[in-house]
Amino acid sequence: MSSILEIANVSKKYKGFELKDINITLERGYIMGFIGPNGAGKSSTIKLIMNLIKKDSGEINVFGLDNIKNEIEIKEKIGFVYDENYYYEELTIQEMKNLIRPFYSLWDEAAFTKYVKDFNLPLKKKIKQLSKGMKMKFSLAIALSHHAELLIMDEPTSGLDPLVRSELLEILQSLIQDENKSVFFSTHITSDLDKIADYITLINNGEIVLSKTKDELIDKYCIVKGRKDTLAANIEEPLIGIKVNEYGFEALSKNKKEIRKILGDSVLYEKPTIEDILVFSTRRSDHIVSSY
Ligand SMILES: Nc1ncnc2c1ncn2[C@@H]1O[C@H](COP(=O)(O)OP(=O)(O)OP(=O)(O)O)[C@@H](O)[C@H]1O
Repeated sequence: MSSILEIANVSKKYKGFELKDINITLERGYIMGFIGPNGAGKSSTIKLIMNLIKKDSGEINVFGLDNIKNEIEIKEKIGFVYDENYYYEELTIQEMKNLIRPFYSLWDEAAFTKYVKDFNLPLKKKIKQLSKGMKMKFSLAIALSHHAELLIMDEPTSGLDPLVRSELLEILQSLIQDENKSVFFSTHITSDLDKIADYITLINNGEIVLSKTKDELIDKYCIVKGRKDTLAANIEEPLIGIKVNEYGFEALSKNKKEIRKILGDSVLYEKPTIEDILVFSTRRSDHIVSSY
Protein backbone atom coordinates (compact mmCIF):
# COMPACT_ATOMS: atom_id res chain seq x y z
CA MET A 1 0.00 0.00 0.00
CA SER A 2 1.19 3.53 -0.73
CA SER A 3 2.40 5.91 1.99
CA ILE A 4 -0.31 8.06 3.56
CA LEU A 5 1.78 11.17 2.85
CA GLU A 6 4.61 11.55 0.40
CA ILE A 7 6.33 14.83 -0.37
CA ALA A 8 8.90 14.34 -3.11
CA ASN A 9 11.45 16.94 -4.25
CA VAL A 10 9.16 19.85 -3.50
CA SER A 11 10.48 23.38 -3.84
CA LYS A 12 8.85 26.75 -3.29
CA LYS A 13 10.44 30.14 -3.59
CA TYR A 14 9.31 33.31 -1.79
CA LYS A 15 11.20 36.55 -2.00
CA GLY A 16 13.96 36.06 0.57
CA PHE A 17 13.07 32.46 1.50
CA GLU A 18 13.06 29.10 -0.25
CA LEU A 19 11.83 25.63 0.60
CA LYS A 20 14.49 23.49 -1.05
CA ASP A 21 13.90 19.97 -2.33
CA ILE A 22 11.63 18.84 0.50
CA ASN A 23 11.28 15.07 0.90
CA ILE A 24 9.07 13.59 3.63
CA THR A 25 7.38 10.20 3.77
CA LEU A 26 4.86 9.13 6.41
CA GLU A 27 3.42 5.63 6.55
CA ARG A 28 0.03 4.63 7.93
CA GLY A 29 -0.18 4.04 11.67
CA TYR A 30 2.42 6.57 12.81
CA ILE A 31 2.77 10.02 14.34
CA MET A 32 5.35 12.36 12.83
CA GLY A 33 6.43 15.50 14.65
CA PHE A 34 7.59 18.34 12.40
CA ILE A 35 10.01 20.68 14.17
CA GLY A 36 12.29 23.57 13.37
CA PRO A 37 13.07 27.10 14.48
CA ASN A 38 10.81 30.10 13.77
CA GLY A 39 10.64 30.79 10.06
CA ALA A 40 12.17 27.42 9.10
CA GLY A 41 9.32 26.59 6.71
CA LYS A 42 6.95 24.37 8.73
CA SER A 43 3.73 26.27 8.05
CA SER A 44 4.66 26.74 4.39
CA THR A 45 5.21 22.98 4.01
CA ILE A 46 1.84 22.29 5.65
CA LYS A 47 0.16 24.85 3.39
CA LEU A 48 1.70 23.10 0.36
CA ILE A 49 0.27 19.75 1.50
CA MET A 50 -3.15 21.38 1.91
CA ASN A 51 -2.81 23.09 -1.47
CA LEU A 52 -3.21 26.51 0.14
CA ILE A 53 -0.12 27.76 -1.67
CA LYS A 54 1.34 26.69 -5.02
CA LYS A 55 4.57 24.73 -5.23
CA ASP A 56 7.18 25.53 -7.87
CA SER A 57 8.20 21.91 -8.44
CA GLY A 58 7.98 18.40 -7.03
CA GLU A 59 5.09 16.16 -6.12
CA ILE A 60 2.82 15.71 -3.11
CA ASN A 61 0.73 12.57 -2.76
CA VAL A 62 -1.79 12.01 0.01
CA PHE A 63 -3.40 8.55 0.28
CA GLY A 64 -1.45 7.78 -2.90
CA LEU A 65 -3.24 10.56 -4.81
CA ASP A 66 -1.92 13.82 -6.20
CA ASN A 67 -2.90 16.54 -3.72
CA ILE A 68 -3.97 19.02 -6.37
CA LYS A 69 -5.75 16.80 -8.89
CA ASN A 70 -7.65 14.98 -6.13
CA GLU A 71 -7.99 17.84 -3.67
CA ILE A 72 -11.68 17.38 -2.78
CA GLU A 73 -11.46 13.62 -2.31
CA ILE A 74 -8.30 13.96 -0.20
CA LYS A 75 -9.56 16.76 2.03
CA GLU A 76 -12.60 14.77 3.07
CA LYS A 77 -10.24 12.31 4.73
CA ILE A 78 -7.91 14.90 6.29
CA GLY A 79 -8.48 16.53 9.66
CA PHE A 80 -6.78 19.90 9.45
CA VAL A 81 -5.92 22.04 12.44
CA TYR A 82 -4.28 25.31 11.67
CA ASP A 83 -2.83 27.86 14.06
CA GLU A 84 -4.72 30.74 12.54
CA ASN A 85 -8.46 30.86 13.00
CA TYR A 86 -10.29 30.39 9.72
CA TYR A 87 -13.85 30.36 11.05
CA TYR A 88 -16.54 33.04 10.83
CA GLU A 89 -16.10 35.12 13.95
CA GLU A 90 -19.78 36.13 14.19
CA LEU A 91 -21.13 32.56 14.23
CA THR A 92 -21.55 30.44 17.35
CA ILE A 93 -19.76 27.10 17.69
CA GLN A 94 -23.05 25.34 16.95
CA GLU A 95 -23.75 27.43 13.83
CA MET A 96 -20.19 27.05 12.53
CA LYS A 97 -20.36 23.27 13.02
CA ASN A 98 -23.67 23.15 11.11
CA LEU A 99 -22.01 25.00 8.26
CA ILE A 100 -19.00 22.69 8.11
CA ARG A 101 -20.81 19.39 8.63
CA PRO A 102 -22.28 18.96 5.09
CA PHE A 103 -18.78 18.98 3.60
CA TYR A 104 -17.99 15.64 5.23
CA SER A 105 -19.82 12.49 4.16
CA LEU A 106 -18.46 10.64 7.20
CA TRP A 107 -19.48 13.31 9.73
CA ASP A 108 -20.09 11.76 13.15
CA GLU A 109 -22.42 13.95 15.24
CA ALA A 110 -22.07 11.71 18.30
CA ALA A 111 -18.28 12.09 18.18
CA PHE A 112 -18.63 15.87 17.90
CA THR A 113 -21.00 15.96 20.89
CA LYS A 114 -18.51 13.89 22.88
CA TYR A 115 -15.56 16.20 22.08
CA VAL A 116 -17.66 19.30 22.86
CA LYS A 117 -18.32 17.78 26.28
CA ASP A 118 -14.73 16.57 26.81
CA PHE A 119 -13.27 19.93 25.80
CA ASN A 120 -15.91 21.95 27.70
CA LEU A 121 -16.85 23.91 24.59
CA PRO A 122 -19.68 26.44 24.93
CA LEU A 123 -21.91 25.70 21.91
CA LYS A 124 -23.79 29.00 22.12
CA LYS A 125 -20.74 31.26 22.25
CA LYS A 126 -19.61 33.17 19.19
CA ILE A 127 -16.22 32.19 17.75
CA LYS A 128 -14.93 35.73 18.41
CA GLN A 129 -15.70 35.31 22.12
CA LEU A 130 -13.57 32.17 22.44
CA SER A 131 -10.10 32.13 23.96
CA LYS A 132 -7.18 30.93 21.81
CA GLY A 133 -7.22 27.55 23.54
CA MET A 134 -10.98 27.18 23.01
CA LYS A 135 -10.64 27.97 19.31
CA MET A 136 -7.95 25.32 19.06
CA LYS A 137 -10.16 22.81 20.86
CA PHE A 138 -13.07 23.62 18.54
CA SER A 139 -10.79 23.13 15.55
CA LEU A 140 -9.72 19.79 16.99
CA ALA A 141 -13.30 18.70 17.68
CA ILE A 142 -14.15 19.36 14.02
CA ALA A 143 -11.00 17.57 12.80
CA LEU A 144 -11.71 14.54 14.96
CA SER A 145 -15.43 14.27 14.10
CA HIS A 146 -15.30 13.15 10.50
CA HIS A 147 -13.22 10.01 10.82
CA ALA A 148 -10.22 11.56 9.14
CA GLU A 149 -7.46 9.12 8.22
CA LEU A 150 -4.74 11.74 8.31
CA LEU A 151 -4.54 14.55 10.84
CA ILE A 152 -2.42 17.49 9.71
CA MET A 153 -1.91 20.05 12.40
CA ASP A 154 0.09 23.24 12.63
CA GLU A 155 1.05 23.89 16.25
CA PRO A 156 -2.02 22.18 17.71
CA THR A 157 -0.77 22.23 21.30
CA SER A 158 0.21 25.90 21.43
CA GLY A 159 -2.21 27.86 23.57
CA LEU A 160 -3.58 24.78 25.30
CA ASP A 161 -3.24 24.37 29.04
CA PRO A 162 -1.16 21.39 30.22
CA LEU A 163 -4.20 19.29 31.07
CA VAL A 164 -5.88 19.69 27.68
CA ARG A 165 -2.52 19.26 25.94
CA SER A 166 -2.01 16.00 27.68
CA GLU A 167 -5.60 14.94 26.77
CA LEU A 168 -4.95 15.83 23.15
CA LEU A 169 -1.76 13.75 23.10
CA GLU A 170 -3.73 10.81 24.48
CA ILE A 171 -6.39 11.27 21.80
CA LEU A 172 -3.72 11.30 19.08
CA GLN A 173 -2.09 8.21 20.46
CA SER A 174 -5.37 6.32 20.64
CA LEU A 175 -6.20 7.48 17.11
CA ILE A 176 -3.20 5.71 15.62
CA GLN A 177 -4.10 2.45 17.36
CA ASP A 178 -6.11 2.21 14.15
CA GLU A 179 -3.15 1.32 11.97
CA ASN A 180 -4.78 2.96 8.99
CA LYS A 181 -4.44 6.44 10.45
CA SER A 182 -1.54 8.86 10.84
CA VAL A 183 -0.78 12.22 12.36
CA PHE A 184 1.56 14.88 10.99
CA PHE A 185 1.98 17.87 13.26
CA SER A 186 4.31 20.80 13.71
CA THR A 187 5.24 21.91 17.18
CA HIS A 188 7.64 23.97 19.24
CA ILE A 189 6.88 21.92 22.31
CA THR A 190 9.39 19.13 21.95
CA SER A 191 8.30 17.41 25.17
CA ASP A 192 5.08 16.52 23.30
CA LEU A 193 7.24 14.63 20.83
CA ASP A 194 9.12 12.78 23.56
CA LYS A 195 5.72 11.45 24.59
CA ILE A 196 4.01 10.49 21.36
CA ALA A 197 6.02 10.90 18.14
CA ASP A 198 7.19 7.86 16.20
CA TYR A 199 9.07 9.95 13.64
CA ILE A 200 10.79 13.31 13.89
CA THR A 201 11.35 15.53 10.87
CA LEU A 202 13.51 18.57 11.39
CA ILE A 203 13.51 21.51 9.00
CA ASN A 204 15.93 24.42 9.12
CA ASN A 205 16.17 27.35 6.76
CA GLY A 206 13.88 25.66 4.20
CA GLU A 207 15.78 22.36 4.13
CA ILE A 208 15.02 19.02 5.75
CA VAL A 209 17.89 18.31 8.14
CA LEU A 210 16.68 14.90 9.25
CA SER A 211 13.64 12.65 9.13
CA LYS A 212 14.01 9.54 11.28
CA THR A 213 12.31 7.45 13.91
CA LYS A 214 12.49 8.98 17.36
CA ASP A 215 14.04 5.78 18.74
CA GLU A 216 16.85 5.87 16.18
CA LEU A 217 17.60 9.48 17.06
CA ILE A 218 17.69 8.87 20.80
CA ASP A 219 19.68 5.64 20.44
CA LYS A 220 22.23 6.71 17.84
CA TYR A 221 22.81 10.37 18.56
CA CYS A 222 24.63 11.62 21.65
CA ILE A 223 25.82 14.81 23.26
CA VAL A 224 29.58 15.01 23.63
CA LYS A 225 31.14 17.24 26.29
CA GLY A 226 34.83 17.67 26.91
CA ARG A 227 37.91 19.81 27.26
CA LYS A 228 38.76 22.26 24.51
CA ASP A 229 42.04 20.56 23.66
CA THR A 230 40.15 17.36 22.73
CA LEU A 231 38.66 19.30 19.83
CA ALA A 232 42.07 20.05 18.42
CA ALA A 233 42.44 16.35 17.60
CA ASN A 234 41.70 15.34 14.06
CA ILE A 235 38.18 13.99 14.61
CA GLU A 236 36.87 12.23 11.51
CA GLU A 237 33.33 11.91 12.78
CA PRO A 238 31.41 15.15 12.23
CA LEU A 239 30.29 16.98 15.32
CA ILE A 240 27.20 19.15 15.01
CA GLY A 241 26.55 22.56 16.59
CA ILE A 242 29.84 22.73 18.46
CA LYS A 243 29.71 25.25 21.29
CA VAL A 244 32.94 26.26 22.99
CA ASN A 245 33.26 28.23 26.22
CA GLU A 246 36.06 28.80 28.69
CA TYR A 247 35.42 25.45 30.36
CA GLY A 248 35.28 23.23 27.32
CA PHE A 249 33.04 22.27 24.44
CA GLU A 250 29.75 20.53 23.80
CA ALA A 251 28.41 19.17 20.53
CA LEU A 252 26.03 16.62 19.04
CA SER A 253 27.19 13.45 17.33
CA LYS A 254 25.02 11.45 14.93
CA ASN A 255 26.89 8.28 15.70
CA LYS A 256 27.45 7.37 19.32
CA LYS A 257 29.48 4.25 18.55
CA GLU A 258 31.84 5.92 16.09
CA ILE A 259 32.53 8.99 18.20
CA ARG A 260 33.17 6.78 21.24
CA LYS A 261 35.74 4.82 19.19
CA ILE A 262 37.53 8.08 18.38
CA LEU A 263 37.29 9.99 21.64
CA GLY A 264 37.15 7.10 24.11
CA ASP A 265 37.01 8.17 27.74
CA SER A 266 38.46 11.62 27.12
CA VAL A 267 34.95 13.16 26.93
CA LEU A 268 31.50 12.72 28.48
CA TYR A 269 28.61 11.23 26.52
CA GLU A 270 24.98 12.05 27.27
CA LYS A 271 21.68 10.84 25.84
CA PRO A 272 20.09 13.69 23.86
CA THR A 273 16.50 14.89 24.16
CA ILE A 274 14.59 15.93 21.04
CA GLU A 275 15.10 19.51 22.24
CA ASP A 276 18.90 18.95 22.27
CA ILE A 277 18.81 17.53 18.74
CA LEU A 278 16.80 20.54 17.56
CA VAL A 279 19.05 23.09 19.25
CA PHE A 280 22.39 21.54 18.23
CA SER A 281 21.27 20.84 14.67
CA THR A 282 20.08 24.36 14.02
CA ARG A 283 22.59 26.56 15.77
CA ARG A 284 25.67 27.84 14.03
CA SER A 285 28.84 26.21 15.30
CA ASP A 286 31.27 28.70 16.76
CA HIS A 287 34.20 26.40 16.25
CA ILE A 288 35.45 24.59 13.19
CA VAL A 289 37.12 21.26 13.71
CA SER A 290 39.87 20.44 11.25
CA SER A 291 38.65 18.56 8.20
CA TYR A 292 35.03 19.76 8.27
N1 LIG B 1 3.29 34.56 1.59
C1 LIG B 1 4.58 34.73 1.86
N2 LIG B 1 5.33 35.58 1.14
C2 LIG B 1 6.65 35.74 1.37
N3 LIG B 1 7.32 35.07 2.34
C3 LIG B 1 6.62 34.22 3.10
C4 LIG B 1 5.20 34.00 2.91
N4 LIG B 1 4.80 33.07 3.80
C5 LIG B 1 5.89 32.75 4.53
N5 LIG B 1 6.98 33.42 4.12
C6 LIG B 1 8.35 33.30 4.66
O1 LIG B 1 8.75 31.96 4.61
C7 LIG B 1 9.55 31.65 5.73
C8 LIG B 1 9.00 30.42 6.42
O2 LIG B 1 7.78 30.73 7.05
P1 LIG B 1 6.90 29.62 7.76
O3 LIG B 1 5.66 30.31 8.28
O4 LIG B 1 6.70 28.48 6.85
O5 LIG B 1 7.84 29.19 8.97
P2 LIG B 1 7.53 28.31 10.25
O6 LIG B 1 8.60 27.28 10.35
O7 LIG B 1 6.12 27.83 10.25
O8 LIG B 1 7.74 29.39 11.41
P3 LIG B 1 7.07 29.54 12.87
O9 LIG B 1 7.63 28.45 13.70
O10 LIG B 1 7.57 30.88 13.31
O11 LIG B 1 5.58 29.48 12.70
C9 LIG B 1 9.59 32.90 6.60
O12 LIG B 1 10.79 33.57 6.32
C10 LIG B 1 8.41 33.70 6.12
O13 LIG B 1 8.64 35.06 6.27
